[in-house]
Amino acid sequence: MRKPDVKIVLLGDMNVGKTSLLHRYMERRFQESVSTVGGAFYLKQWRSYNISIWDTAGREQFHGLGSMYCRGAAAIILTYDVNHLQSLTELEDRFLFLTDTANTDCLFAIVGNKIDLTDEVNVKDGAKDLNDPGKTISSCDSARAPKRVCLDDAMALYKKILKYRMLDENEVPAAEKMCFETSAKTGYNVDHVFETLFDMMVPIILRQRAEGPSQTVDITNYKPAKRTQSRCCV
Ligand SMILES: Nc1nc2c(ncn2[C@@H]2O[C@H](COP(=O)(O)OP(=O)(O)OP(=O)(O)O)[C@@H](O)[C@H]2O)c(=O)[nH]1
Ligand SMILES: [Mg+2]
Repeated sequence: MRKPDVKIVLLGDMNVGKTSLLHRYMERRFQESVSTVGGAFYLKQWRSYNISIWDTAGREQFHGLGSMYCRGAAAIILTYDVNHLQSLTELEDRFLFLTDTANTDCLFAIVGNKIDLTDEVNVKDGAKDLNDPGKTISSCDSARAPKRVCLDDAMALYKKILKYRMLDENEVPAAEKMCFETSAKTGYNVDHVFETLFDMMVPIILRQRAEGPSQTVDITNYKPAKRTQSRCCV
């Protein structure tokens, strides 16, 4: 087995659905998951590339491991629950600094999961406000959807990330391309998130291959050298 060409890491608060998203993508199904302990990794063969995808634990007690998992990451998926604004704010407050160990050209995607739980009966984008028929309700400004996190908030976070990482907005993918809403339950948009990132990582992989083998030791092909007889120094 070849070693992974690049690494993607999922970060975010507990219960936002990181494991479920990864499961949906890799296993093509949704199943009840248990809260992750430490972290887990999957290997995805995509075209001729090997991509490792790391699932991390959102629970506070495992927080310290986050920066270790992000080391050398080519892309990070910051995940929140669209029904809990706090899970988006946590990304900035608690998770962003963990990405300091990622590659300098690391790509960032922001994913709002559990979109299937938003109340589409009461609140529909584009519906008319009954109190003011001239006004169109958006799911973000309606008082009837107090918890629904607006995609604009995710895009604002994306811009803060670029500032934090001192990246030029003109040299990285635009916020509109990197902020997604998904449902691990229905599968909505899940493939699109992963495959958009994979596509964007191809130039990184090709550049790395052109630069030659990395300094990382590939233990899958490691054969211990024959031991030479040690001499006593007396
Ligand atoms: N309705 C709905 N439920 C979801 C979705 N994604 C995850 N869940 C549920 O949310 C709960 C938490 O999902 P996990 O995937 O374990 O969350 P996590 O982010 O991996 O949590 P930690 O491992 O603790 O960090 C589980 O009960 C899932 O079944 C979704 O898209 N829609
Ligand atoms: Mg998990």
